Amino acid sequence: MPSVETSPVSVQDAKRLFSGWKASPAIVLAVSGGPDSVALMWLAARWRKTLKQGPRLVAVTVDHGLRKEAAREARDVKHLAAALDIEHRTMKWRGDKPKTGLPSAARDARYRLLVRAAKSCGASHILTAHTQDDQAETVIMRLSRGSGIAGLAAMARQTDRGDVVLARPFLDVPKARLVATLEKAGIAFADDPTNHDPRFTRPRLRALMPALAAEGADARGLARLAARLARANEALDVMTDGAERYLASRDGDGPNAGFELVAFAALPVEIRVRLLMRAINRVGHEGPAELGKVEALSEAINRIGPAQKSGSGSHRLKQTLAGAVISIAKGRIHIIPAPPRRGRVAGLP
Ligand SMILES: Nc1ncnc2c1ncn2[C@@H]1O[C@H](COP(=O)(O)OP(=O)(O)OP(=O)(O)O)[C@@H](O)[C@H]1O
Repeated sequence: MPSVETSPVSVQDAKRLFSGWKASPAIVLAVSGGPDSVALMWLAARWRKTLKQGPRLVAVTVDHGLRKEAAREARDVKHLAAALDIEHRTMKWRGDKPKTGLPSAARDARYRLLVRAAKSCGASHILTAHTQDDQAETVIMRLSRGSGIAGLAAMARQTDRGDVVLARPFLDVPKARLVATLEKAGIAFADDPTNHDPRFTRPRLRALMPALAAEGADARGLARLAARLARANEALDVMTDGAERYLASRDGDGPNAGFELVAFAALPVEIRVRLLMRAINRVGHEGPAELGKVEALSEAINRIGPAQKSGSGSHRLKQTLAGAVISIAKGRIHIIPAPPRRGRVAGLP
């Protein structure tokens, strides 16, 4: 039977978790008012007090303007921040809200506002309180969407956001430990009802987690899988860099859109798919290409390869994907920007 660690986070644990930010000028703590991020603020404040010199801590709460309790929750965070002796800012998401895709639009707006707050106070990093449980849910969510290795690697420990780095120090910490930390300290926290709202995918998948854990697929194991896949993904990316350089060196005359077909076809399938994905995303203007579509394209190219070598069959291929045109001619795969679609030109209906 899997067991979840439930001990509060100790001073020593916190010292280790935050050690990377000792020399930062300032860090932003993203605090929604829920248990995980209130624990982040409390633990960071306690850690900061143990240092003679250390970063300025600025807690930031984003009010998405979607729930009437949000303003009060932001005020509660402000009061707690004041009691802990750290600065606090509330950032509001203004303007029209979309009817569909609201969670992802709210997330985009939240990160935009957090980055703005970080820049305005000279912070090098934004810390969020994503936990091991969040990481496990992300793995299951990506699995259900048919993601590849990069997607199943789930959330990165650090992500560059322009001049600011988004960091997730609690990815190995079970949520139960953060809740235990607050209970021990006697700190109150908010419960966001959208976290349990079955209209959204994440809460529906969250409800499945106890059953998966009972079968042995607990948060710890799923988060470990994500870490292993992140490692594999990093290695594959480095190999793709090498393959890109190798193909460019065969072209000789500097950067060239596309690849020599025979050299490309000799590479492992995973690397071919990644090369195509990169090239399409570089020139395409319709957002990142879908993995399944790039895999299908890779297979179509693969079928043409042997036909071209033997001189038999038709080796014509021309298709548009994510705003890029991919074609094969004279032994090369060409990948160029697609002309704008009719009706999508700026100013046209
Ligand atoms: N409104 C917000 N303002 C500031 N930071 C936020 C906000 N919402 C989320 N975050 C940050 O992103 C992390 C993950 O967000 P998510 O929505 O998964 O968490 P949550 O349900 O709000 O959990 P909690 O508040 O307990 O951390 C939070 O831990 C927090 O660091």
